[in-house]
Amino acid sequence: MATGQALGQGPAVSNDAAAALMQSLTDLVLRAGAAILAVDRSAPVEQKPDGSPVTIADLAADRIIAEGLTQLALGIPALSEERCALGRAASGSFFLIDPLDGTKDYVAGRDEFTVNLALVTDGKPLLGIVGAPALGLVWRGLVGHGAERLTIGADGKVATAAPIHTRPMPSTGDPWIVAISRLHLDDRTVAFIESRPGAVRAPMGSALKFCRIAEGEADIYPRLAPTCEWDIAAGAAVVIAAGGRLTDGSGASLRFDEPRPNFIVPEFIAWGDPRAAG
Ligand SMILES: Nc1ncnc2c1ncn2[C@@H]1O[C@H](COP(=O)(O)O)[C@@H](OP(=O)(O)O)[C@H]1O
Ligand SMILES: [Mg+2]
Repeated sequence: MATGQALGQGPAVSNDAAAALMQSLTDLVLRAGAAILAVDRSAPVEQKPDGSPVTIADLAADRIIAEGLTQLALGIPALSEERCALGRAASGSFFLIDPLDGTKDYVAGRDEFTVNLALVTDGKPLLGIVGAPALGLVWRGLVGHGAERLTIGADGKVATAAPIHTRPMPSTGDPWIVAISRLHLDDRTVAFIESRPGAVRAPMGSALKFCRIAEGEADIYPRLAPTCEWDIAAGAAVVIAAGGRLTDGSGASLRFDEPRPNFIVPEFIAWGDPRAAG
């Protein structure tokens, strides 16, 4: 079966029901992150059919989240990068998971990799959790309820939690901080950046780019090149919950219920200040 298919219907999870799930889902992201850190990074790297790398850390994190969701017995379908042949729900709610985003950065020995867990309801990101285990940080948000940044202690538990918000777009002439991919920067995105006078590039791996926007450390993350839905849904939810927006290249809100071959999103822009998106 081709991937990218919509299968069945998930229950529509409400905002309040999602809020009640936040801590259990955060615990899963923390456990998946701990499993990634426990793996020997020098273990062999396999290539998937699309040429992207997969390691035993990706698979260990994926298993923890899959088993954890099964134990929570929520009856909500889940689509993960590592099990994407299963398709996603056509309507209602579903989880969208990247157990290890930034695998190439991880393999290269950098700390800029994340565990991404999103809950999408009726095509819109509702809840997102992005864990950066090597940095000891988690960002999480629930649209309509706000977003926060957690620090994780040496015991693996949440040490501090602070609310976060995107920042207003820079005044004319002031620099824009532009989050960009460290390893996948493309010509169209470069042209977009260069069309904005005063743009300062901030390269980083994985969904961290969304998190820096959500906490007001960056202004925009343009990606006019393909990524997959699981790379962006959790980060998008955090950005939107923190006051920002996620659009396609023409300014329309990006949805997660459109038929997309192999779940590929051709382009998107994450904006800290929705007024900047026009
Ligand atoms: N041509 C392409 N098509 C689909 N996804 C792509 C892609 N090039 C890069 N990606 C995605 O971009 C992610 C890395 O983004 P970044 O460079 O910003 O860290 C990868 O996530 P994984 O590491 O989970 O495979 C991969 O899924
Ligand atoms: Mg990814």
